Amino acid sequence: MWSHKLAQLFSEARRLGIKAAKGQHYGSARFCRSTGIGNRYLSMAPATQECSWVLHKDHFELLYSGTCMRFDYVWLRDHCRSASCYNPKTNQRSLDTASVELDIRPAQVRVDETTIYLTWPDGHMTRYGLEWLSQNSYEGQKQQLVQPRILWNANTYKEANVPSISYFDFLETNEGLKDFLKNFLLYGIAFVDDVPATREDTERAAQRISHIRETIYGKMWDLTSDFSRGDTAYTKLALDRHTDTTYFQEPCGMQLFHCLRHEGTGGRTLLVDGFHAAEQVRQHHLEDFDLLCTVPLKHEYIENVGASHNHMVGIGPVLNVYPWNKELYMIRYNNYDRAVINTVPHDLVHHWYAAHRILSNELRRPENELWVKLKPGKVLFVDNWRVLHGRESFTGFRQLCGCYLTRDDVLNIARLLGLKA
Ligand SMILES: C[N+](C)(C)CCCC[C@H](N)C(=O)O
Ligand SMILES: O=C(O)CCC(=O)C(=O)O
Ligand SMILES: [Fe+2]
Repeated sequence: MWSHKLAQLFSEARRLGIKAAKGQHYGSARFCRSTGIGNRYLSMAPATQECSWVLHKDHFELLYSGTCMRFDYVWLRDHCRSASCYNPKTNQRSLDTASVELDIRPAQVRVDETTIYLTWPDGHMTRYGLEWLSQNSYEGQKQQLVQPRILWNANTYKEANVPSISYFDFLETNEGLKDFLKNFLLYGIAFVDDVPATREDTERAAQRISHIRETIYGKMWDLTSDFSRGDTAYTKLALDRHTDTTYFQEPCGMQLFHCLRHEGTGGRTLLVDGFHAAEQVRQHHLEDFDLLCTVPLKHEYIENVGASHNHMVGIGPVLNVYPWNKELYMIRYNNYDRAVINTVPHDLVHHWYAAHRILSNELRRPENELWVKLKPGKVLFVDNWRVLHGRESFTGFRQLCGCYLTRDDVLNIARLLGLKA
């Protein structure tokens, strides 16, 4: 579509006898007034690294590296990186955006090989690297993933032979931590081996990543089948696949599981890639996918056991996608903790149940189920925004410990180590 439009503009320009004018000064206002359109390409060379631009009435159009990008004029003023507008020491804006005229337009535009120079009506000059602009344009971002991932089922995960990291490498080397985080970000699960089977060492493993998220379960939690807390997790019953803390406005981003002891049978852990299932729904049932992205749900945790009194409510759809590129970033799926649906009319509710069924069927495909028996020494890290966990019923004494981390804090260290997150 773009190339068609571009071809039209080129031929229109040729007809009007407009010549390539890279680097030439044009008063945009004068240019627009004289033509009455303000819609002329000022450089006509079609080579990809060439850059051409148009001052439209309400936006700036830039063709660079084969991509057509459109920028709002207030945006162009707002993102000025000059010393008076932006503090590079703190990476913070000093410009008062609310003081920018909403109908601002540059008085002058100049482009050289690498940079675009905009002079505003008050004389202030803004320069942008063309690379920076194309990196930060909406059009550029739309084509990019925020976080590249490898979606899996039981076989593809096993075939990938993702290595566990040893406790030593994980604690003592940055490469170890980085490799671990790389796998965690790609697959949504990762393992650390040779961790002493203590609560303290599990805590130390968590803190190697970031600080622990303290919740109603404390910092480190302990799990035995003593029903010390009002939740099915604290029994010997099987737990179907789910994500945790769906009843928080922001569900926890990472969860650690360390099985410190189990003398008995059963109790295997189930892991399912929620995004793999959701992508299947997107591919084959787009309307259902969209419904799961938009219908708001409540999850809740009501507890009155012993000294624990809690009533948590979290609101949000099952599937969460970024609005600009539709990339999935969070699944909230817990049929135990889903609260009364009372904010959705009956006909929509019925559609939602059908969509939920389609997703549940995908999540339940046996080939999507990765079963592992957690052993003392092996700590499992789960991306609770992506991978569902569950467990088989069990007999005997079984003791787990673990904790939650906030997703922001996990991504923070990943970025600091140079990973795309
Ligand atoms: C993990 N830990 C044992 C502390 C809590 C279990 C909470 C279980 C709750 N139904 C949920 O899914 O969030
Ligand atoms: O017992 C288990 O293996 C997991 C229980 C559970 O789902 C949880 O603690 O979040
Ligand atoms: Fe859970």
